[in-house]
Amino acid sequence: MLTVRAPATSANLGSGFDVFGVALGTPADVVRVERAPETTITVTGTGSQYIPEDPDKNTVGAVVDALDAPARIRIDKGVRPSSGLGSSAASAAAAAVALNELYDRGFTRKELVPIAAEGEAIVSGEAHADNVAPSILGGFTVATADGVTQVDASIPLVACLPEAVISTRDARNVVPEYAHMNDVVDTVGNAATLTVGMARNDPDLVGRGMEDEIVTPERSKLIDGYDRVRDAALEAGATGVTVSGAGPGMLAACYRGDRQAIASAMVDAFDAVGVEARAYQTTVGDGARLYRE
Ligand SMILES: Nc1ncnc2c1ncn2[C@@H]1O[C@H](COP(=O)(O)OP(=O)(O)O)[C@@H](O)[C@H]1O
Ligand SMILES: N[C@@H](CCOP(=O)(O)O)C(=O)O
Repeated sequence: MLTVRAPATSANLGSGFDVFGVALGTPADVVRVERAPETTITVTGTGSQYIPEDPDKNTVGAVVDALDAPARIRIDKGVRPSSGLGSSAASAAAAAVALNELYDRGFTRKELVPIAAEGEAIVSGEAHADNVAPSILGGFTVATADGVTQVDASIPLVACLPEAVISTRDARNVVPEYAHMNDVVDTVGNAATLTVGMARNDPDLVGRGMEDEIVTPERSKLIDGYDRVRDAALEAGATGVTVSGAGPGMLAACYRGDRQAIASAMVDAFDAVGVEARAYQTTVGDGARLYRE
């Protein structure tokens, strides 16, 4: 039996829609695989009651098909589904790493990214790789049609998750089809600033680079209390705040010593609009980790 722990991730980071992603130190999914003549999937853990065990509907099933690797698969969810924290991707990433090893398929970690992304197509309609890339590789990732570029980074983060659900598929429907050139120019500038910030481990540059005038303004309307929570996080010292993935999670970049205050401020601000929330005080972290039992 093989076990893989694959981390939650936060995609987009504002200015990098469908391109940027970071691995979070916590939470994570744990997936156990054993060879079997036919694939079976069982799901336990947070939000497991909302996750299909049918291999045709679970992100992990698409990975089994892509690797031609039937298995008895047990998924222990640490990442709540429909969170904006890459829940569907964490299971797919873990399964890709585990099944590649179980069947000795010989793919490199980078080659596993498009394979795991097949799972995302099942749930969101598109095989976007911006969550599976950091979940497999760790650090900060830039996923484009040409492949993935990865840098290790250790930016402190707060990921705040309200008791609300937004499906990635629905949130993709509010993404504008066109953008004004001046918004595109600003966003390209912010994306470049953020990338330099990750390479230099500079929370100020990362936070500044999280600004985006194209996708986030539309997505944020789907999150009750978004402006209030964002303002509270900035007031408490966050260097930047944006929607995590498709939401409803929100992500703040910051200095290590400010995490506790930012986490409390975000949870309190959600509470003030009648929404229960929890916050993960974390850091850009490692990718999927394999254990043999
Ligand atoms: N292994 C899985 N883990 C989590 N969600 C899954 C999985 N397989 C299928 N799903 C479905 O994917 C949807 C959640 O994915 P998505 O909307 O992308 O949110 P998230 O941001 O949490 O990944 C839910 O409808 C869930 O039932
Ligand atoms: N780029 C995708 C990322 C979705 O992330 P998730 O964590 O909400 O699944 C998008 O923004 O649609």
